[in-house]
Amino acid sequence: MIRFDQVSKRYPGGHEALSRLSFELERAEMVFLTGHSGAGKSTLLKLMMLMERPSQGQVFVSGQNLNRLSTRQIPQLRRQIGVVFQNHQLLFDRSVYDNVALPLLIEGYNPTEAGRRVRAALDKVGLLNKEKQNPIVLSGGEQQRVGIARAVVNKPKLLLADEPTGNLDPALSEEIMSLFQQFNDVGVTVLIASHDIALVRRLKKRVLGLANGELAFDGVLHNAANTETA
Ligand SMILES: Nc1ncnc2c1ncn2[C@@H]1O[C@H](COP(=O)(O)OP(=O)(O)OP(=O)(O)O)[C@@H](O)[C@H]1O
Repeated sequence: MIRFDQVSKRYPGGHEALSRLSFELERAEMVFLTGHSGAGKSTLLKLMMLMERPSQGQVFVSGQNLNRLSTRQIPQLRRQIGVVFQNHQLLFDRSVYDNVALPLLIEGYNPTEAGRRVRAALDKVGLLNKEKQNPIVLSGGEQQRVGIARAVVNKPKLLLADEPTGNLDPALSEEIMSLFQQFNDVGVTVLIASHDIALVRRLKKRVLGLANGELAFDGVLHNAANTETA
């Protein structure tokens, strides 16, 4: 589903954010991306969406070499990818319904089909009864669930999340992770960047650990004394 082949990213100014990074994610895997602040997690996610391009190496998404995609073809790539951010990036002058419908309106869906999909997405995240509300009146956990509904409303094959539980308490973080697990259970490939090592450890999934732009770990974290590589 995803392949990084010797990928390096140097930002203008000379700083190398990623160095010769290679890994593969299988279709329908759920994987965590960890690493210190500045390790390169966001950069890695941005390369998959072509928000940035590699300085060297190749990134493949669904067999497509992203180096071969022109700017004109970027929307077609992004249709396959749902993205969840830490700060939700919700519009606070629109209802919950309108926020979730936004990607479909951009795609040109007719209102009936859009309505059906928006309600299905809100139902999946348990917020069907909040569709008319403004997101500003919702709790942090609910706002994050609106962000997830918006990310999955056009049924992406790949779900990327950048610190999706960064502002949430442990119980809400577990809830959000179990939502990601539900999408993964129906075949969506999920990659989640997270600082929350305790949470990641509990979930016993594959972890890609970045350190200074390099892949320092690829395996399952069990506990501090027993770390098993895949
Ligand atoms: N647009 C940019 N221009 C220049 N340098 C950048 C840019 N974006 C990121 N960097 C640098 O690249 C490195 C990796 O940044 P990145 O945001 O990918 O790390 P991160 O692991 O996501 O960090 P955090 O956990 O703090 O969000 C950092 O040193 C950062 O300062």
